[in-house]
Amino acid sequence: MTKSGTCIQYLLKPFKSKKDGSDDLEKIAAREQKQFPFETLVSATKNFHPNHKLGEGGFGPVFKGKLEDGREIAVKKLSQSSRQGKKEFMNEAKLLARVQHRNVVNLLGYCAHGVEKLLVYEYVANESLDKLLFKSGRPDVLDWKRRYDIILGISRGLLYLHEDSHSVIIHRDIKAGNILLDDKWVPKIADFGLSRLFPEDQTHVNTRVAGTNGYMAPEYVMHGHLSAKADVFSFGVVILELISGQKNSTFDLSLDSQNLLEWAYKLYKKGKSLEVMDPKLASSAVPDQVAMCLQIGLLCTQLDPQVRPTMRRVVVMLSKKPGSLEEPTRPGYPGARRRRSSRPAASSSLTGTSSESSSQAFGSTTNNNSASATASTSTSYLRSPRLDPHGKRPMQ
Ligand SMILES: Nc1ncnc2c1ncn2[C@@H]1O[C@H](COP(=O)(O)OP(=O)(O)OP(=O)(O)O)[C@@H](O)[C@H]1O
Repeated sequence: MTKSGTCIQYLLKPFKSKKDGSDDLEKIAAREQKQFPFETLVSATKNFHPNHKLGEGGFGPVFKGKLEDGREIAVKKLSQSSRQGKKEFMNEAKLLARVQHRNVVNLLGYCAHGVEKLLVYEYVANESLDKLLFKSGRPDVLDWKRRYDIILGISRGLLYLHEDSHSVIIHRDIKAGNILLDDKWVPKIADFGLSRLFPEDQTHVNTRVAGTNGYMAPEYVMHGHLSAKADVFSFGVVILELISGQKNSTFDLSLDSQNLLEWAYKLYKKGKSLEVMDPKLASSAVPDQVAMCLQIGLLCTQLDPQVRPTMRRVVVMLSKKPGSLEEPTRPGYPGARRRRSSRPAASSSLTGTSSESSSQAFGSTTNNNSASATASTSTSYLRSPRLDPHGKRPMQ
């Protein structure tokens, strides 16, 4: 229903059903504030019945539900390890519920009931991108046009989070698993802002940071330096995964490179960009577009955050016809070394990295040594101030 339609219904409804209208006015106020009564969610999910469980992520189980008005919802029951108070939770959730974009999973509302804290999202019908790309028995579903539209959609959603919503929102966990696809294959970014709901829960945050191996920007892994450019890096990894059909964290080492980024960069430098392409795309690919997206993916995953494009620039690059783009410098990956000549002077003040420390610290986060990755990431994450390029308070 349109916003104006909803408003008219709100205005008319109290006078229809109640003598003094007080009950309905309370309900209206609650809906405006996006608070859901617990009983509504109990009945929508048939008392959180196991048959309604969609899955369980790092923040708790997710249930499918149906509201009385017919809307399908996904209810995330937040893990009770969060020690955030009820009032803070409500304030944060209220802010997050104002984030509305076609390419972001809409948070319809929230509910705090005793120790339970729940988030109510729009239900997104198709699977998450990682299931379709890496696990599905339906490989043909994602032809090139769909993959290109997914890249474009995610870039618009991220631009909105970074620049156009009411606060700067750094997602911090962009990965194929956090991209949901609706019934028309429109991509929607899930799980934005969740770490704000777990501010004191250090163990939980650490687990999640370690869990996103393969997508994290090197300056974030090593020093906890979080900026919008860390999201740009993760987005670049998703682009390369969409083009190649390969998952960065389980990269096929027989390809003579230690990860997807290095492999793609090497082929790009040899002028063989199209060899990166997923063979399943052979019949649907538009070669110039594939090459352009590969170059954008490499620009986004550059080691130096300063030279990575902003999401605004990415959206502009993607919306243009394939043409000349900047030359990407080396990507940031375990063991990557920055050449002094390719590094603008300003970058060192932002990241504080040197090529040696980069190589060492990031190298410890490969899959076979995730324990040390957890330790180094978690302490730096907790220590580091989170800077905001726009002077607004970042939401993660
Ligand atoms: N709005 C939604 N609509 C439909 N399905 C959803 C929605 N939100 C989550 N899901 C599904 O619920 C399951 C759990 O999701 P959740 O985001 O909590 O964890 P995850 O993505 O599996 O893991 P992680 O917490 O590490 O990101 C996933 O299968 C996801 O696809």
